[in-house]
Amino acid sequence: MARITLQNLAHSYLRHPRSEADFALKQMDHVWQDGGAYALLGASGCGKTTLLNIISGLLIPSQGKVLFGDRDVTGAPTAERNIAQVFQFPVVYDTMTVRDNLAFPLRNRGKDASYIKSRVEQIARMIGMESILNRKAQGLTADAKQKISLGRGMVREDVNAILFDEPLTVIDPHMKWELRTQLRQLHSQFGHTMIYVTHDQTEALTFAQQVVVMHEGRVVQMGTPEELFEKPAHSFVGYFIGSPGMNFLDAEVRGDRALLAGGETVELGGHYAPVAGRVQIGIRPEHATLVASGGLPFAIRRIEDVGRHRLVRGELMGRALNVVMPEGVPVEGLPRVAFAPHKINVYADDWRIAPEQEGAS
Ligand SMILES: Nc1ncnc2c1ncn2[C@@H]1O[C@H](COP(=O)(O)OP(=O)(O)OP(=O)(O)O)[C@@H](O)[C@H]1O
Repeated sequence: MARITLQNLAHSYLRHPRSEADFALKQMDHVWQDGGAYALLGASGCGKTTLLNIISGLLIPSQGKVLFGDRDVTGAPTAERNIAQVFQFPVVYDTMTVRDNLAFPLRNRGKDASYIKSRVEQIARMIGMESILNRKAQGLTADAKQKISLGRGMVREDVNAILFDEPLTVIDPHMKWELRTQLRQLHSQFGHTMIYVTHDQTEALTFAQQVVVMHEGRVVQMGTPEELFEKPAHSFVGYFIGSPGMNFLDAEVRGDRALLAGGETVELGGHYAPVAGRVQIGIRPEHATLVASGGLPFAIRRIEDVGRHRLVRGELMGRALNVVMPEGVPVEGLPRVAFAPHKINVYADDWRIAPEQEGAS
């Protein structure tokens, strides 16, 4: 296993890129710690697969280095990198049995028969296939075949990393949860470095210890699910994580107050140095509440019942704002909205600004 370092990395699919816009991956430095379980999350086209292919060696970056531990592997072919990969669609040998498919990577590396037998049986148990080990893969459902691909990706214990590229796309929805849980178990049992690419926030947040969020070819934040929720480093993280995402309001920040465009004042949880650029405050719908008095004027437009809470969509001085209210609390007729000051984040040109005393205890 190895720490994976991306040094001064950038990639353009064009031979002669002219501007930053020509780069699918903008210049970045990033470290994937040995044994970490990471999700690489972002919207379609943000560069996730490009980044994964650079790590696996399917693609040579146009700039920068890839290090496995201290070894520079930037130009090394995939076969030399000692990694396992699981793709979006199953890659199985139809004419082989499930057992032989799972054993393939181990036989290739000359492992002995008794080790192969016990390891294959262990993996088969984890993916729920021990009863069909001797069946040919041909004729199995896409779902079952993808489970074989997952199993084969995890069968080797000596890999530097396991890379998953949207591995659960073809899996039945109710199986997804189970397989993700099994992947997590495998991670805690064997400690492999795992990088799991997805555009689905639920998948990312339930799989990973650290979620790496990409936007337009950049890593905009790496953090725990809680950090992404509480302190999104970029407005994209605010929008993308959460359902619905964060509310943003244009503001002018003065010390521990934000002045909204309509002239209303919002109390902030910290004191801010003068902030330049396009300044906004970001408030999660979960950190806003409807009240009878105080706060700011709010007009309810629609109330949606979403299980354990209600989502109230409305307007604050002409701007759309979403509020999450607990089940059982009457909201109809509440004319104002209040925000929890310590939960408000401040952004300048989309990047989060920390209050002066943040981190000081
Ligand atoms: N082989 C290629 N040649 C030229 N451009 C490419 C190639 N592969 C990807 N791109 C472009 O690079 C950018 C990043 O694509 P990439 O596939 O890495 O994104 P992604 O986040 O994995 O998206 P998706 O989830 O849709 O697979 C996109 O603008 C895409 O059009």
